[in-house]
Amino acid sequence: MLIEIMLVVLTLFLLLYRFVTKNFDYWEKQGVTQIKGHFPYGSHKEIVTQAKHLNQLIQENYEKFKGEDFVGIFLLGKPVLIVQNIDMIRNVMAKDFNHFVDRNCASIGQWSSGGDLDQLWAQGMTELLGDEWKDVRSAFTPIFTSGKMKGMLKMIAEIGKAMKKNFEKYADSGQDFELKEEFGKFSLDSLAACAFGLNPKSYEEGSGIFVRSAAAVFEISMVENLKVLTRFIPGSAWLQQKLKIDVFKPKETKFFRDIILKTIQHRRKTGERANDLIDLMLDCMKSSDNVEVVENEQADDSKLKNHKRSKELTEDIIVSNCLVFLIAGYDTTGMTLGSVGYYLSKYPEVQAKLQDEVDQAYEASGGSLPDYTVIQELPYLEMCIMEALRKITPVGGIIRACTKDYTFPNTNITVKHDDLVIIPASGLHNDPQFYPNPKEFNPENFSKEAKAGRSPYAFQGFGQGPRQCIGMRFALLEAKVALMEVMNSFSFIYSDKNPEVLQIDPNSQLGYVKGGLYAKIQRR
Ligand code: HEM
Repeated sequence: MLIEIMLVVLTLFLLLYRFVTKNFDYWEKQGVTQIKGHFPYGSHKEIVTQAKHLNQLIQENYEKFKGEDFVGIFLLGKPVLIVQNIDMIRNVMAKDFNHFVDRNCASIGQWSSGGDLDQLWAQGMTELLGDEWKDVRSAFTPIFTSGKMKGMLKMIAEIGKAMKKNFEKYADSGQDFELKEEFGKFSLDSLAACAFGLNPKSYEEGSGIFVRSAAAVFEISMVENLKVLTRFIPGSAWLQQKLKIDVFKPKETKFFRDIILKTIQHRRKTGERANDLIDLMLDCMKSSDNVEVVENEQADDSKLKNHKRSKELTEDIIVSNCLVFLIAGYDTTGMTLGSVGYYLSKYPEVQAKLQDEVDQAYEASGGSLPDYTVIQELPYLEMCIMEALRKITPVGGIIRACTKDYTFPNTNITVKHDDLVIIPASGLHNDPQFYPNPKEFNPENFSKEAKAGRSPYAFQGFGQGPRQCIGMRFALLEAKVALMEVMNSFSFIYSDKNPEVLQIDPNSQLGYVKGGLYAKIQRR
């Protein structure tokens, strides 16, 4: 019996070995420089062991292979092409978007392969594939137009007041504080207010389970990382679906799902409206209109053209997307505000220039927070946010899955249906060809002239093309309100608690700085 068991184990091992290693010459065969794959982790053991963050690896590869248009790697056994040439990046993200519609490959790695809770994530916009994604994206895009954002400004401004009070406490005590932690409270409360009419009151002492659950989603242990990565092993996704195994944060997912469902049911029963994202999504669900051309005020490349909705939206889709908005928007915005705070404390001349712009806007509106249009027209404010996103980029590698075989123009390089492509955001953001002196924090990198002088694809803070961040306008509005409120009353002071050299924390999902970023604050 023992021999039979050993034989089965050996056969399974050999099969796994074959599955993982069979493509290890995939890129070489096409004449692409590749980073050698090793069983079982592929090209980068560090991703599996969490010794290095993906953002850092992508930047290191970009610098090491500068001048190469493409670099091939393997994630476990999966061939992944890093596209470094800026024109080819535009092809993938916009021009030939129809070949790269998805962010996940259909055969493996999908959340939908787990239990019911994983399947909720599968219906979120970040994970959806093909026409299903187009249906949901086109239905929900109108939620983020300026008209709707104007309506949300009031809710965000309310949370801004609580944030200011909290900073007064730090101004009185002169204590250092961790910037992302404090701004994360603002980000979470504004999202919770705008998404489902709740106020988790993160600024109050001993804040509750809502705040803890949101934070827990971003604390990924090595075991959890491995569980997610197993989806890249052929056959594993199928097995997890059969056994209904939820691998991604089941406890927290259930917590948020129940809140959203309760809110939907309450709104339906009472007819109450908060004009938050839940209401706007429920409106979209009722509307049977097909969306022909999606209203989108961003660049032409980002438009999802001529898509007709093929399927009705279900309650599950609303729950999934509320969940996704909360998770996609919480840490990203908190982290970005934290980075801006850090750099303002480090570069007092930039802070003084920003304060001048903000002061003038407050003065013109009689001392109170200016209205939506004025906020949107403050150039230096947006330049500071974009530069902070360039320096500390939450999503350092933007992923696309090939949905239709594609040969890059004027090359013999073909990516096949289901191959993955990475756009090296963290590499592009540190390339002196696009950003002179990239190590410096210099908001002038985002002046009108500087932007006009380089390809828009050199900035990937929110991604690009029809699949770029749908919440960008909302995130920018939140960040602008928070910074205006702080800059109008306080100045950030550099804290000695900051590390001398910033390093990406490999355990942080979004590549935040190891040890955190600190500042003190003083009244002006
Ligand atoms: C500073 C804050 C934020 C940053 C840096 C950020 C960044 C990104 C990036 C890089 C992507 C991938 C884009 C691509 O693949 O081309 C993305 C996608 C997405 N983001 Fe954001 N994001 C932020 C805030 C938000 C907010 C506030 C929301 C929701 C209210 C949101 C919702 C989403 C969704 C749903 C997607 C997937 C879009 C799709 O697949 O169609 N994000 N974000």
